[in-house]
Amino acid sequence: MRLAHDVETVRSAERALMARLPEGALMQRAAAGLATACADLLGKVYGSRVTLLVGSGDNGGDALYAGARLARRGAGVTALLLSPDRAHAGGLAALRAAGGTVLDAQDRNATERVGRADLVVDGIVGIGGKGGLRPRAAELADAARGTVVAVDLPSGVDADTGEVRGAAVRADATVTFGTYKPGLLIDPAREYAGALRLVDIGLELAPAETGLEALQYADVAALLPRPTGESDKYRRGVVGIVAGSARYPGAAVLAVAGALHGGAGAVRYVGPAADAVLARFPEALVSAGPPAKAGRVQSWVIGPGLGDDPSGLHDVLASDVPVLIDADGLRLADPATVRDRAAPTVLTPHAGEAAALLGVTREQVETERLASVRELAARYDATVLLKGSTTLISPPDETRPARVNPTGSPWLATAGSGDVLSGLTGSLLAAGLAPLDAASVGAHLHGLAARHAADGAPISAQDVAGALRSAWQDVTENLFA
Ligand SMILES: NC(=O)C1=CN([C@@H]2O[C@H](COP(=O)(O)OP(=O)(O)OC[C@H]3O[C@@H](n4cnc5c(N)ncnc54)[C@H](OP(=O)(O)O)[C@@H]3O)[C@@H](O)[C@H]2O)[C@@H](O)CC1
Ligand SMILES: Nc1ncnc2c1ncn2[C@@H]1O[C@H](COP(=O)(O)OP(=O)(O)O)[C@@H](O)[C@H]1O
Ligand SMILES: [K+]
Repeated sequence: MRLAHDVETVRSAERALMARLPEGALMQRAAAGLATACADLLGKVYGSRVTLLVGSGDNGGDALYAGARLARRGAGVTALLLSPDRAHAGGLAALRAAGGTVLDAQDRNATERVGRADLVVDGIVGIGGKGGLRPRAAELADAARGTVVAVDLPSGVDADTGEVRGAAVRADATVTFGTYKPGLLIDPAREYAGALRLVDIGLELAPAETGLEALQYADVAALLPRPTGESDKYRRGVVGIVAGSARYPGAAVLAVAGALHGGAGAVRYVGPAADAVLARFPEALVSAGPPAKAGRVQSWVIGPGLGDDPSGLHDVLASDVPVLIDADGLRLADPATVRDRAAPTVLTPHAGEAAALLGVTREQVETERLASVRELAARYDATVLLKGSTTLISPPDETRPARVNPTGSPWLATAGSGDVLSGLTGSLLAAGLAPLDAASVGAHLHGLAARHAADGAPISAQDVAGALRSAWQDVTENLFA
């Protein structure tokens, strides 16, 4: 599991560790890891040009000490000080002793030093940052033409939420210390961070304290349902799909396609698109409805392509099995009825749907993704999966960590791919996964399937469904990687 911790937790772990170590030891560990990453990015250190953007805090200190290490290996290093009176004194002395140059960031040569650097190191602010970059820092960051490496975080992004409220550094890579910060994994900040590298500086952080987690291959592989000798199709779980309409029969087909690859033993389709579903998937069990008469299921998925027909919703929400609500179902479902359910509910809105449910604008959801998913989970007392470039999943209990899915691909932004995800996740629920696990495993496989299918070229939602098998194989094959 990849863990991200919020700033308060990082600060207290830092205090505990610092109390046991000689002064400055932690910063030396950070700077050593940073210098190694910079050297890897440069390829050849000797003769390279490195410019450090140095703010007033310890983030600038890390940059200065790393700069000193690179200067000792033959790089030409210039530090540009944004707050010359408050720059880290020990770091400055080390850089000067190693032969580096120090300039005031207001110096008329400063912009040019950034522009011709092979590597620009962003040590403007780290976890002590508030709001966007100030004007001079923003100007200098904009002038970078070489590789940009951010120290701990791209300066200007919010470490805890991933919000970007003003100008921020756009990094090719971020070298972060001790643990990931939530903002490195959540959009929009995630887009600013580039490739991530974690440097172990010895911080001790318990998983329970975490604010955010991301499943990795081994976690997903361990959660995937696996049939045994005792399995039969009913024991593996039956997922019921209430989707599609005369106008949108395709949504039903795509949701069933996803469900057939999620590990349930059978897929029951209820609704007006039975002919279309059977034509494509003769293995589906179909009925015209209502859901209560369709036979026993272990989970329901309701919503894709439903249009304005709320008729199935009552039966589904009254059932005692997990229910996943997507698309039109989100608009039609009454929040109080969802909250009062005894069995778990999973909601899977995209940003526009989440905005409508919260009564805010789509832009607000997109800027405050973590707060939005948390708020919806609390309002509906449900597990909520907020779709987007990085999908977020919040359990109903806000004291438990949220999850983020890193496997997505922009090729997934294609009509109907969300229907595949709801069928898939519903199937994982029927197979017995807990709601948070079903949603995060579903998002992981779905994103991976898109990557397998796309391979650099456009894909359709059917292609995503078709690649779910290879995504599943990929995850299980990598179990011991
Ligand atoms: N935690 C750990 O274990 C370790 C942490 N380490 C490192 O320390 C870093 C944290 O250092 P830190 O606490 O000194 O804060 P930091 O981020 O440098 O900012 C400081 C000052 O910046 C200013 N400022 C604020 N916003 C701003 C803005 N938008 N634009 C411009 N300036 C802005 C503000 O001062 P102001 O100018 O407002 O008075 C604030 O006081 C951490 O990220 C990591 O790199 C490692 O060395 C070792 C282990
Ligand atoms: N830029 C992006 N990068 C990665 N994944 C994306 C991006 N945009 C959308 N997605 C994913 O594509 C899917 C689209 O679902 P949705 O919006 O419900 O579409 P539809 O309703 O047409 O099926 C979701 O899984 C979402 O997370
Ligand atoms: K930084």
